[in-house]
Amino acid sequence: MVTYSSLSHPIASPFITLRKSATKVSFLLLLLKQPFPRNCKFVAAMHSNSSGTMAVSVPGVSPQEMVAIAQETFRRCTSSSSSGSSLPERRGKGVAIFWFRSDLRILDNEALIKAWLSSQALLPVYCVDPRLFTSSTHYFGFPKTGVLRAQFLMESLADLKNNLKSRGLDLLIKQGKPEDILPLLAKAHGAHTVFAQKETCSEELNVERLVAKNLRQVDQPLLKGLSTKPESKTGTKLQLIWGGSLYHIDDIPFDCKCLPDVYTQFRKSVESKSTVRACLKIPTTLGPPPNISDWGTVPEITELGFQKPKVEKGMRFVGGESAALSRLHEYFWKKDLLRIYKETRNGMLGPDYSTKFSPWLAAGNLSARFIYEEVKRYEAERQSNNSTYWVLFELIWRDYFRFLSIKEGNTLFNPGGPRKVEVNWNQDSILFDAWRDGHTGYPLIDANMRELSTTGFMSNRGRQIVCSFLVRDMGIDWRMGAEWFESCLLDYDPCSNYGNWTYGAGVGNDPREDRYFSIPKQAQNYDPEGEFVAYWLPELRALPKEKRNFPGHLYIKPVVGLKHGGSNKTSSKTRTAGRAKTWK
Ligand SMILES: Cc1cc2nc3c(=O)[nH]c(=O)nc-3n(C[C@H](O)[C@H](O)[C@H](O)COP(=O)(O)OP(=O)(O)OC[C@H]3O[C@@H](n4cnc5c(N)ncnc54)[C@H](O)[C@@H]3O)c2cc1C
Repeated sequence: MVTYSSLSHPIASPFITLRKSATKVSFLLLLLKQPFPRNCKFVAAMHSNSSGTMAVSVPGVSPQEMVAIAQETFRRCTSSSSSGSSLPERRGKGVAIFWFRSDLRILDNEALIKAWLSSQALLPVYCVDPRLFTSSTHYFGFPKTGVLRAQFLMESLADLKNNLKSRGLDLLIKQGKPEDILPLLAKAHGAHTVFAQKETCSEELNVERLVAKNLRQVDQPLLKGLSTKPESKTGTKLQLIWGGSLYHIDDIPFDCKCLPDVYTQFRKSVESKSTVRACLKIPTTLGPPPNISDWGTVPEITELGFQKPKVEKGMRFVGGESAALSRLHEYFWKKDLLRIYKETRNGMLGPDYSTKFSPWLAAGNLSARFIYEEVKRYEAERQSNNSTYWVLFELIWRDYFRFLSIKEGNTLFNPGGPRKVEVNWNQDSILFDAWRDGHTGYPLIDANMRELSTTGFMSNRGRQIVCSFLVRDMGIDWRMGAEWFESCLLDYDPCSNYGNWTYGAGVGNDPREDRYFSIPKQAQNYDPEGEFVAYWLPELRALPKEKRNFPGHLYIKPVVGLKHGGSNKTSSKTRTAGRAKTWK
């Protein structure tokens, strides 16, 4: 039976803090001494399924605990609290609209705070854009948003609505395109400005352009008298504000157009020349809201054209800021896993080998600067080591891809990538389908791909391996892989996804590395006992551990041979980008 190593104790009070030296064993003993809180139920953090494997929820805490953790964090981060730097006084006039995009949180949301400060009444709105849910990916026609990400988003909205309500506001939910909805709302409420977070990739930029254009045409008689500038008497402004990255775009020592092509150069420069800004505090109240008779409800997933999904295996991520803050609390403070992140981060199985922050970061449920502050707090209260630094190192990768998307523009989505490499990519649908469905005959590839379609998540190690296999061993067009990821990933964001894919396919901006991942080597290093593959491919469970990754005729026949280091030496049919060498 495969069990994930650490069980989130369902009856634990969320605020039990481990002492510095506490081990897992003493932690469990500590928990057992706790009286059962009356209102806490046993939570199905781990469910047995018919094949005897375990599914683990992330975070493994109850909804009540999640809310309690979020409320406690909000309390600490409220402007008037003694620990927090306070916000300027609210001196704004009239109504402002806040258009939520991929920043679905209230904590450290700069654009939200600016909208609040600039108004007497704030109208927060989310547009359920049909283009996200009914259209397809650009070239290869996969669903633009897979069901699991759609569900994660709806959960995020429900949580946001609750959190706004607890601060004297609400979230207006409208179905339709932002460029249609926002001007109507601006007109109806006489809003002087629509505030939103700035995005960087072409689809989002296009929506921004349309919104700005349509807002300019709003006839705003209600605005007269609010401003001394004659030009603002008609039309509503769109004000886009940078957010979401660890380092603010104004603080990095480069113009994005001149960003270094090599990550290390970027990282060293920002680390030595830039500082991370402090998180913005939340005001005690965000109200009053404008007069709204119907705030709308979060659509059911079935209303968006999906069937209700069921994650029966692997990790089930819960969308929303409360879940995000609970996961951080769990990973850093309750389970004390930050201490060993660098040693475990290349794992593939279970909830604990890495932070799993990415789905919440992508939806904007979690602020990178808040993670930074929590790392610093952990370093001050517990310990500072390579692991605590390495989480920040990885967040700088995220920043890098975000800034890079400004430099590279649409070349990020072109077959030759930013370097305009000329490759005659293969688009063989039989090979691609075998990869997508997890039927390649290589357990390590198949297990990772099945995890992706079942849960919407795959480890970073897994992503690098399946990317290398698709591109270098199969010779398939990397964009097919990138679009499949775009469809399935809970944490999909265009900058990180296409940045990593172009990088892995050898068409990215950094030409120095040729990233061939040898499957036998990866299996030996990262799944030596075949636990990961046996978890996702139950038919391998009966095999001796050392055979699970190398089952020979006991498993599907490999659909292609490996270019390097495999037992089957047939080379792949097509040329891939760059010279291949075995990597890591
Ligand atoms: C082919 C490919 C596609 C990818 N697509 C995405 C994507 O669409 N969205 C996404 O968020 N990440 C993407 N990644 C990066 C990375 O795999 C995930 O961020 C990571 O696996 C998420 O797990 P975690 O939160 O536990 O990460 P941790 O190891 O705990 O890292 C902490 C955080 O650092 C950031 N991070 C870590 N590695 C990277 C990286 N290589 N690039 C950018 N940010 C990073 C993430 O925000 C992550 O949450 C991709 C990687 C590859 C190789």
